[in-house]
Amino acid sequence: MFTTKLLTLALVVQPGRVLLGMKKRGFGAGKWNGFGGKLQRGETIEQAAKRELLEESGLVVDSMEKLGNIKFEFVGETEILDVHIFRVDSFEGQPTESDEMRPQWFDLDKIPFGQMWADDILWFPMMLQRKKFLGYFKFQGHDLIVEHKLEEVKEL
Ligand SMILES: Nc1nc(NC2CC2)cc(N2CCOCC2)n1
Repeated sequence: MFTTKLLTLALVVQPGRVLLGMKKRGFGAGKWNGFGGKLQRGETIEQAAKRELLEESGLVVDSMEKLGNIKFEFVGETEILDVHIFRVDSFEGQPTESDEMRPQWFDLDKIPFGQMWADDILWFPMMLQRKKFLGYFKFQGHDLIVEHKLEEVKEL
């Protein structure tokens, strides 16, 4: 019996660079990632993605597109993480450190994949090319991918 946890992930992209945050505590602490987290009661996935970006980076979304959905399973655990991935191309504000995240811009040829979740290097290129994608990853612990599927789709 599996349960599913809905999560959001927003990547802020400008020409030649992407904004990542160093996660300071909790799940994924010590890794660079986009900005996101859980839905609150009564929130749509899009509303949650915008709220989490604002809370974690200080940025207000002007335009955002849904590009990906990846389900993550961990060997021996019964909770599936259902992560909805958005690309933000326009925003207001300046990236600001929060309790959760320390934001930093990275040139697209210097993305620190070695300090990110192991799946990122596989789907980031699709996100950067604005391709829509569906994925499934099975992790053993937090570092080893034992199985995965990743496909481009026309519609999410
Ligand atoms: N980039 C990325 N890769 C993930 N891989 C799975 C943990 C193995 C999860 C994740 N997030 C989950 C937590 O909420 C933010 C996004 N974000």
